[in-house]
Amino acid sequence: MSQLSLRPLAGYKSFPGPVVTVIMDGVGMGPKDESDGVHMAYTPVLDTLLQGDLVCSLKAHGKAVGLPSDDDMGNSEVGHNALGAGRIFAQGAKLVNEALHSGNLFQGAAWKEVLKRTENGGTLHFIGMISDGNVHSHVEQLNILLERCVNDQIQKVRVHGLLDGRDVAPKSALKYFVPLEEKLKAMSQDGRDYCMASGGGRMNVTMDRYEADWAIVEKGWQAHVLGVGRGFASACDAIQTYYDEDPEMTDQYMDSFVVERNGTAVGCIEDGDAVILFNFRGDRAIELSKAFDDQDFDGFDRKRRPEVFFAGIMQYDGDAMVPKHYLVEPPAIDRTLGEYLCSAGVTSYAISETQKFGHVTYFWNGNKSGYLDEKLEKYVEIESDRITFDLRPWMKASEITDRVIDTIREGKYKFIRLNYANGDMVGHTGVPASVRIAVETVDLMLGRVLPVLKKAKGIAVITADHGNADCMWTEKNGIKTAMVAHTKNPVPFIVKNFCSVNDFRVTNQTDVGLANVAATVLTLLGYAAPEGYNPSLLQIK
Ligand SMILES: O=C(O)[C@H](O)COP(=O)(O)O
Ligand SMILES: [Mn+2]
Ligand SMILES: [Mn+2]
Repeated sequence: MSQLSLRPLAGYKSFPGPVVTVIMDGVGMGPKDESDGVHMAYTPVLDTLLQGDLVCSLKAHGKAVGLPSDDDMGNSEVGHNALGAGRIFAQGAKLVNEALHSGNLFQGAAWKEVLKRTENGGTLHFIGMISDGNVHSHVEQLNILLERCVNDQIQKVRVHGLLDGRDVAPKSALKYFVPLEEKLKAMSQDGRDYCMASGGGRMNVTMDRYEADWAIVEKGWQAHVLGVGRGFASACDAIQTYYDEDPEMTDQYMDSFVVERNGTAVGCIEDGDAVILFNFRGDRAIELSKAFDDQDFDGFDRKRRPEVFFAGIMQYDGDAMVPKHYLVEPPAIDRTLGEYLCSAGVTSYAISETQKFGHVTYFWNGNKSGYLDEKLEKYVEIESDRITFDLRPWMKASEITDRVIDTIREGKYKFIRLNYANGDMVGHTGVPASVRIAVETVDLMLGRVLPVLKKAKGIAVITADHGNADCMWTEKNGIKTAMVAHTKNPVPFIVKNFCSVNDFRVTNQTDVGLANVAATVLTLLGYAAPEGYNPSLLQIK
């Protein structure tokens, strides 16, 4: 780590308690109607906090968090990156677009190795999510890659496609899979053989994160690599059959499938092949990358590990070098808040449950795993339930709160950050009764943390990384459709100062977003914003 230094803030006086930053994942500021799960929930604590004087709203989507356009909703990766880095970095979605459109992606060593493999008779496999959600992937990027395969005369291509239904409408898979299968068919001429090979719903197949449940990746490995899973004539046939068999089935939870011809899987991954994982976001791409890359591996029994050239469209973890090969340089997120605090000797404590643990550590620290300075930091993960969270909307919020309360009382850590997953994880299920309980749970938790923080004479910072619970459904012609994705709504930003030694006021800037939070935390801790950081939202009166 480079030596960074922070400049003390003039007129600031030290105070006894910690600064506690609470990220209410997926709790945005919605339209305040019946579709708004945050509005519909009973939230006396939050309501009172919002009446305070150190309150504003923050942009948490689009360009304010480094996404290509303001049509892009926010997400946890870009949200926590912005919170932890204090600046806006061009993110994966944008970087991959640029590399594809400029053609730079095809000039690098990884694409050249792909060409070498395919010239020697290997098949090129694409694995990734087929939607335009633009959170983990974008189908348009796959289309450009496929067109290049035709131009580069690659003979055999297989696509292993994961259904989304979480960043897009719950049952929208055919909207993406039908044209994709048609495209692959149209490309299959002049000796080319391109088709779908396997797939499944992202929450059941392949896209686990933070090692919450390796069995999900194992299911994907079986379908994509080994060709093991229920067989169908095409991906669309599989999807339609699963819909017909269970009208309640939504895309994200669909079982795996394998495309077969004459009873044989069309796209097992074999020695000599090349594999590109075209999801650009890291959290749900790391486990599959390790399954391909790692010699020593204990996630599950791979049965067979083919000798392939495996590349991510990006590198998902620069420090751990996962994966070893990649097509686009990830955003170079440097000089994060965590690094500055460590250089200044400030102690930090980060906690969440498994589903969001990497958000407050890996994403927060600019997509770096592990401690920045083990002597000054403590990271705590509470194991998440393995269940769809509409069935247990309180999740592990109480357990997180218990630990935070103990930590505040212990007085060892000056900066505490935590993420309550409820608003987001339950928001993604689209079950209104559960979403309300999720938001009410978060409110109850705030009601437990704040009195303890008051006694410790600390300061609370309460915000969110993007919206989700603030829109539970959309309505068209009187028909309601569950809205399971994130929203583009702003998020609340609240500072509750329980210690009177410093008096702060809101700076009243326009156009503020998540990237202004890091400098604000530094103000509360008594430091000026480092060069290039988006300005603090507060100043000392
Ligand atoms: O990965 C997911 O669960 C969704 O695509 C996005 O949710 P997150 O950005 O809140 O993690
Ligand atoms: Mn989130
Ligand atoms: Mn989410």
